[in-house]
Amino acid sequence: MSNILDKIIADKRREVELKKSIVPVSQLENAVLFSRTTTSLAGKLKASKSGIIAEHKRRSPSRAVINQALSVADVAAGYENAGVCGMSVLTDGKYFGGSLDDLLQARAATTLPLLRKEFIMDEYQLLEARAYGADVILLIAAVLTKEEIKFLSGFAKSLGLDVLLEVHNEEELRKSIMPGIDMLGVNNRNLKTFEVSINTSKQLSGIIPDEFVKVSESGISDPATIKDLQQYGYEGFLVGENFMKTEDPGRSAGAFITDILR
Ligand SMILES: O=P(O)(O)OC[C@@H](O)[C@@H](O)c1c[nH]c2ccccc12
Repeated sequence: MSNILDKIIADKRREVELKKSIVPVSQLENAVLFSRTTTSLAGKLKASKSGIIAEHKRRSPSRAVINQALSVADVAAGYENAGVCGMSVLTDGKYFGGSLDDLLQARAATTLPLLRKEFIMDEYQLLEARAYGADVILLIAAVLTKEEIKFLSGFAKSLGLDVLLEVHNEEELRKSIMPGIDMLGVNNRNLKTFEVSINTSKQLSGIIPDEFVKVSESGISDPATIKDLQQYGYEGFLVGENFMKTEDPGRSAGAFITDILR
């Protein structure tokens, strides 16, 4: 067990098994939100000139306190007001201080497409995502086999969910190129070392086929970086800490977007 990602995944497997024994699939499928009409984040990104996906994140393994003071509902309303394309909600509790209840509260406060930001390895988590109001799910190539990516993305599509597949190197990218993936996210933060480099997005951009919406994730704190990455074909930008570390994330996102569009 050498790195944080391995640790998170090991914990997550136990967590999912426990939840399966407590909340049956039928209960998820009967949730009011389970059959709501979802909104495509990929579609929103393609139609936008700024492409911001703004994240709700209280803390992370690389930063013990980002923001513990705000209500998810207020953050969601603020992001919507700012003109972002979608919102990402961390639902992992142990490492990020999030929950499925956060997703539910965000759902109640906004019509934005919502990304369930989670370490997904089991179809049960996709049913949860649907039941708690998500429109999009994240799959992390570093922790999944090609077969798992194929199965989980297919299952997500059958539920009407968009799929954002996250990679951070060429090997992960090559194994992840398949139909059923809507967006390819390049994580600038190496989840094993926490090092951030925008160059990761630039380097991988050339080998992402055109049919996927390109998303750059993590470590983005300057509107100039967005304009730079747009030259490399990126249409989506996942921004967390830069907004969440401020008192009013919605206002920060609004000013950021105004700057991009200037
Ligand atoms: O706060 P940042 O550096 O703007 O990053 C946001 C987002 O990209 C990051 O939280 C993230 C990207 N991929 C993940 C996978 C799991 C948990 C978190 C993440």
